[in-house]
Amino acid sequence: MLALEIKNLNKKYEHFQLKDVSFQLEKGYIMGFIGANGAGKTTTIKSILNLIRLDSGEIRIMGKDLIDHELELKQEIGSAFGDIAFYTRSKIKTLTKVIKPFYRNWDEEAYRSYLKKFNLNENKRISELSTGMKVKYRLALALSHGAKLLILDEPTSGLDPVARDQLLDIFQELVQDGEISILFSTHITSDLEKCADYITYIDNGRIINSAEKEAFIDTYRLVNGNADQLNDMEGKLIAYKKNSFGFTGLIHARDLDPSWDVRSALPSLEDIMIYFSKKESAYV
Ligand SMILES: Nc1ncnc2c1ncn2[C@@H]1O[C@H](COP(=O)(O)OP(=O)(O)OP(=O)(O)O)[C@@H](O)[C@H]1O
Repeated sequence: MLALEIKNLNKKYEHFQLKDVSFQLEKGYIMGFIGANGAGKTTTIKSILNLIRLDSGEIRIMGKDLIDHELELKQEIGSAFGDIAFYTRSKIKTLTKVIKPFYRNWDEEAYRSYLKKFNLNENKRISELSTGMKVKYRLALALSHGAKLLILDEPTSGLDPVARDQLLDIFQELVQDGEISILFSTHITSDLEKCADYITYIDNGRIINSAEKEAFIDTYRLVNGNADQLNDMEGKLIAYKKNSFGFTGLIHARDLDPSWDVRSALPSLEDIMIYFSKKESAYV
């Protein structure tokens, strides 16, 4: 079953456009949503949460149309935006009291157990929480109202490596029984290496690739060659950097011609992001 299905989203701002954004997330898996600053990740995530009006497109969550079943689906979605300001002077317990009546499936017992699991003290004020604790508090809220799809905008940004690792472990634990699915945006490719099952890559409002992680990486090759070889293959490279030996570049695996006789290897996710950020718009 699909937890999330996004079809042909279009949204035009004055200087930016989401163009036919489509991808899908299978239930019980983690998808990393990556792209450079300003690529359209937050705009896509806001669309999934129905926080912005789309020009066109369709969003289905757990098989149901978001617009037709908005109230019902809001119970099933847990979200966390990196920088939404909470009522920072309130204590956790005060804020929870305000939030929980909005959710008919609120499970107090689950909430207590998540507070304990995440080491959150209810008497702490929001302003006293570290960035990682704030993310955990949002997760505790989402999980306590039975959210099955977690949509998280840069949940690991601002966390130190230990806190980040801990959060990624929590993500993996949450999807283990196949009921919960997670879509999270990030700039940090090591997050993806550690815990994403699928990767969706957005560039300038368009989805470049959305696939299972290994298949995603296998779409590309990192190649090294000399100046003559660069002449032969330049038109096919997504982007390249010149160096004292010749060049290193990124190419679609399907475009790699054996007669070029260049050295090639699987790229890292970081290589893929770096070369795409260098590419000319003509060839993707
Ligand atoms: N309400 C708005 N009105 C006009 N333009 C907007 C609006 N919201 C976002 N944009 C523009 O849309 C583009 C995409 O922004 P978005 O926040 O989706 O990118 P992002 O991939 O999340 O970037 P980042 O990694 O920096 O958070 C940006 O150029 C931004 O300026």
